[in-house]
Amino acid sequence: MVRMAGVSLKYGDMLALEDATLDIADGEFVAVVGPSGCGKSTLMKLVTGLLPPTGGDIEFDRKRVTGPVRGAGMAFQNATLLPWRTTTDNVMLPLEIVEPYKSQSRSNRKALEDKVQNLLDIVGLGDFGDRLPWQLSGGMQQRANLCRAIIHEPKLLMLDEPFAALDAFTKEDLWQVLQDLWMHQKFTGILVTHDLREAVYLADTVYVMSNRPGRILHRCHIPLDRPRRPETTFDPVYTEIVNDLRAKIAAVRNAK
Ligand SMILES: Nc1ncnc2c1ncn2[C@@H]1O[C@H](COP(=O)(O)OP(=O)(O)OP(=O)(O)O)[C@@H](O)[C@H]1O
Repeated sequence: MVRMAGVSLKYGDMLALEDATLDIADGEFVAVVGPSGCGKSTLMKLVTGLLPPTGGDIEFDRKRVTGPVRGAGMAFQNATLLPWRTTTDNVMLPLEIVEPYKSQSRSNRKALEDKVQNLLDIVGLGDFGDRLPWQLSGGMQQRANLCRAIIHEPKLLMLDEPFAALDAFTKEDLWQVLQDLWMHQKFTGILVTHDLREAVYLADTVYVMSNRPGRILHRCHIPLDRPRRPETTFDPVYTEIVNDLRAKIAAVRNAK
């Protein structure tokens, strides 16, 4: 679904990303971890075509990326829900903009509302569709934000530290929510995170990046069964992988 071959990116004279090569299969969920400023967000912008690479090639869904790609959903640290719209209407937004839903949004509003309600039910917001964002907790806002990012069934979901602002308990609830959504829709996922426990819990594959200029140093397959559950975090395989990644990142941070 995503292929990067020898991709580099310079901001002016500064090399931010160097020779990044990766292959992400359809329906695979990957996490990208690395020290601050190593180019994780830059990598996301390259995959979605928001930035052109300085060198190398990028393909999404077997087509060369030459500009902003269609078919990608995005979620960031701040939920950025529109404050004047209810939960249902916030989640509905992409359906009013993206085809083929856009043309149905007037004539077949009821079917689209049912689609939104179905997703809200999955994330536990079934009874909160008529609330405004300020009436929701931070965790509930991020649930709605995830629904909005995937309601139009994008092939690719890009997540840039979506849970970084949440407390530890809420965050782990949201891991579950995200996994449920992924198992329901089977989109390809790319998650940028600083949280190694989160990366190992959610991903099929974790990529470790170097200090700037960012290079991909390690590719780590996560052999834990799905669905993963809170007790997975006590599985010795899980803790061993988290500790191994922690050691790798420490080595990267100490390297010149
Ligand atoms: N538009 C830009 N112009 C110039 N330099 C930039 C720009 N965007 C990012 N950079 C620099 O490129 C490097 C990589 O930035 P990027 O945001 O991709 O890193 P990151 O790994 O996502 O960082 P963090 O983990 O702190 O969020 C950083 O040194 C950053 O300062």
